[in-house]
Amino acid sequence: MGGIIHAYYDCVSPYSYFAFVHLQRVRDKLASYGVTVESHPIFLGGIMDRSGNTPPWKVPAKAKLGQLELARGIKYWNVEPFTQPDFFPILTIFPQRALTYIKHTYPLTQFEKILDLYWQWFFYQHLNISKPDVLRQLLVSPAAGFSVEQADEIVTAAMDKKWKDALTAKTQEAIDRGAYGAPFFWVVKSEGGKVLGEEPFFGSDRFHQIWDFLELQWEDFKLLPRIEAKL
Ligand SMILES: N[C@@H](CCC(=O)N[C@@H](CS)C(=O)NCC(=O)O)C(=O)O
Repeated sequence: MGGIIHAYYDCVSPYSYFAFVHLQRVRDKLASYGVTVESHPIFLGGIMDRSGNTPPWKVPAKAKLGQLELARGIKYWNVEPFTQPDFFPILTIFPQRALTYIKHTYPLTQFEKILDLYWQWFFYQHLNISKPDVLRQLLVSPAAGFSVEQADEIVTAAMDKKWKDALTAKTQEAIDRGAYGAPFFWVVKSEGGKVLGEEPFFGSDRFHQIWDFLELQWEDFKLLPRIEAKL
């Protein structure tokens, strides 16, 4: 049994980061089962609009419980000191278009490094990567490793209709597959190159169900034996 996990992410989404981190951590294990992971940049604002959903931070009850769930998520995924900046949320259409261009132009490892850096800059350093000058700084930072010329080319491409349309098409693909938020996954189960089934999943809290669907052995948490009181 094998398969592919298509992971749809937007850098404004903390839960997308949790999912990304987890899939990076278990990637080798997944590969040993013949399961690969492909990340796709999408525009969450477009998903919200076109699926008829409302951003959770605009629904008072979701915004309230959301703060608690976010804090729990940060602890559970062990990603401290991840925090939401005061200027959250940002309009991510520009960085997500740039990412779309990077994915199609540079090696996938470079694309994933930049995706990770988006979250590092936004949620750890509280830098507004929706601003082209900040994005340019990110691209030429030593961790990203692009030259000034490459950063210019990426920022120019992010304003180009071709990459705008490519991001729109990828966002629409996610909607057509059932997305109403992020992270969203389209999981394909296969054996010997034959597709046995495909299903959508929503959220960084659905991995146990993805593993079940892929018929993988999983161990998410263990209930430990009761600690007897020492007399
Ligand atoms: N329970 C999910 C929540 C994910 C979530 O709230 N995602 C936000 C974006 S960061 C979203 O798209 N929400 C849409 C919705 O909840 O309807 C998880 O743990 O990952």
